[in-house]
Amino acid sequence: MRLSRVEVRKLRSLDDVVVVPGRGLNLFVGANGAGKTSLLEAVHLMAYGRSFRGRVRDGLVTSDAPALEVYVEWEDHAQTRRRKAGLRHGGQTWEGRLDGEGVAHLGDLCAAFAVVSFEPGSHALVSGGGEPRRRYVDWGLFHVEQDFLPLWRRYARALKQRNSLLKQRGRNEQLDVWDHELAQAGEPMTRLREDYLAQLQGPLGAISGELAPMLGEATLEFLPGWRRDELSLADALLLVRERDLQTGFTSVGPHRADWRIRHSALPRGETLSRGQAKLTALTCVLAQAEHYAGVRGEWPVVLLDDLASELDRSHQRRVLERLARGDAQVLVTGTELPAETTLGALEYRLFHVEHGRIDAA
Ligand SMILES: Nc1ncnc2c1ncn2[C@@H]1O[C@H](COP(=O)(O)OP(=O)(O)OP(=O)(O)O)[C@@H](O)[C@H]1O
Repeated sequence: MRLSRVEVRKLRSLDDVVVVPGRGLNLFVGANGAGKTSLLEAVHLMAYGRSFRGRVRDGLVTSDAPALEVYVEWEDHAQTRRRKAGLRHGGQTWEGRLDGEGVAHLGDLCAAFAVVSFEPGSHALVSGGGEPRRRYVDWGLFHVEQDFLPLWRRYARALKQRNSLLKQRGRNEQLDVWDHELAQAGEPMTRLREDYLAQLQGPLGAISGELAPMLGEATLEFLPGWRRDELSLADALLLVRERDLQTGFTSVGPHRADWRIRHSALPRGETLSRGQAKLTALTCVLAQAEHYAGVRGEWPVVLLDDLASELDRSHQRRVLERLARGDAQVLVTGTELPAETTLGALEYRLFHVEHGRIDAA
């Protein structure tokens, strides 16, 4: 997947910019507050329906403007054609177009255009709560496994129903119906998640060996959200029903699933340093992108925000070289042009970002 044009209007300090990225490495350089991250947020928004810094209504639209607009064109290798998508988003309401047609769900844009992002908040993938880790797995499955989304929707709907019944102290027969539905969707959904993490293990081990050899072997461990080795999901739900009726929410199931990484050189219980957590998070992001490329035959667009503040030069170089070997399109921001020692022989397109303007060098 290669972006050939990005237009952004009224997104934070970006009033009206047009960027024509190169096929490989693209560097966006400018002072603090110049608008570099805002450009990456615009691209991320098209692929996720939100920024990595929050939802559109959390300040993404330029103050006093009614709505932001993002338009992207990209080459889709799988479909051997040029594609285009536009989004106008006012925080509450939005309108989207894909290849000239209106879209009914933001998810339609997200399904068409794939992006992975690494930014200063990404370490939450390793050190934060379970939510970003679930979203990570589900994003991957959403793109590589077509059976996943219907199961996920079915599960989410049943969970909502069960929770509202619990709050109303519904009858057991009604709860039986939703427990059955949760189990019918939740069991296969969990098998897909488990299988996906097993598939990520290969690329993750290879990237971790290159970026963080001092941590030893990296192994992914899946936590399904209930004691799956002992109980079916239906039994687990029945077992906690009384307690759930008291608290008013469903305490076990795939909505509580999680995963973690074990490093062989790190004794159990020892936590990663902040720098190691960032490297591990980046390893996860790159592993997901590589796996996507293996299945779909092309890379997602890779966004790396403020890479130099996140990684030392030698790690930056290893990351950029690995992405160049994969022929990925990469958009990197920074306050300065990376050092010669970082860039080596890599070819790149340079953009200067200043006061919300973006100009090719
Ligand atoms: N809703 C908004 N309306 C107008 N301007 C905004 C809005 N939100 C943020 N800004 C401004 O947009 C600018 C864009 O910041 P952005 O985070 O993109 O900069 P950056 O170049 O990535 O900076 P840094 O290097 O500090 O991360 C900031 O100056 C900020 O004050």
